[in-house]
Amino acid sequence: MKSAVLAQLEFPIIRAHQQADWALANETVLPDSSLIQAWLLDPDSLTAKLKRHCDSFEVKVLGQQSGSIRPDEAKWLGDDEHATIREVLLCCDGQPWVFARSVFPQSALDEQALQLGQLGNKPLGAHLFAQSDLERGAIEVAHFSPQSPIGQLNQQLGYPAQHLWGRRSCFKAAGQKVLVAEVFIGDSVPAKLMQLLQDEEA
Ligand SMILES: C=C(O[C@@H]1C=C(C(=O)O)C=C[C@H]1O)C(=O)O
Repeated sequence: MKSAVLAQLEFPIIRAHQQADWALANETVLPDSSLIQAWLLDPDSLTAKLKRHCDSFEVKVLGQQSGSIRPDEAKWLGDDEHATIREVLLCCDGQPWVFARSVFPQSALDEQALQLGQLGNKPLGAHLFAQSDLERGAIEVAHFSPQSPIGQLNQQLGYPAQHLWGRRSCFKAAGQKVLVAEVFIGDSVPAKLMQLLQDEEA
């Protein structure tokens, strides 16, 4: 991905006033594609899966700073209007595959066991899944149109306009909460997911 494209992206991609239709996976209509359903509901680390799939895995940090979060995010974190917002692109062999937005309160940022202030371009998942007391909460899913901020990001990255699906869950570890949302992006999401599946089965 060209650095000029990255420089044009405005952090945060998701603004506090922009709603998304997050709903618990077991209480809403899921996409027809069994491939997309499988990744949406997979409780394992997405970083670990992507790392197995490609020769070079990279986290491109779009930004990590304190800011206002959305009410539907605050409800997971104890209604703290302000939190740290981290938005990244997960890239496989130079191509962005996932847009991720994580939000966590000051107490999580201060928690020494999690080292969230020292993440830099190291994957958040590596820190979370290393916690022996890690719990992953119920998975929510949401649908993003080509006109949505994430749909527009997908096109800014040079991919065609398409509808995208994302998942979100609240991780608990070291007595703290981290809400992580991930959206698969790219030219053809099902094709990418099929590649991941075939690599996993290889
Ligand atoms: C939670 C995970 O961490 C991944 C890495 C992220 C980051 O570095 O900001 C964000 C979301 C995840 O895709 C995971 O690997 O499952």
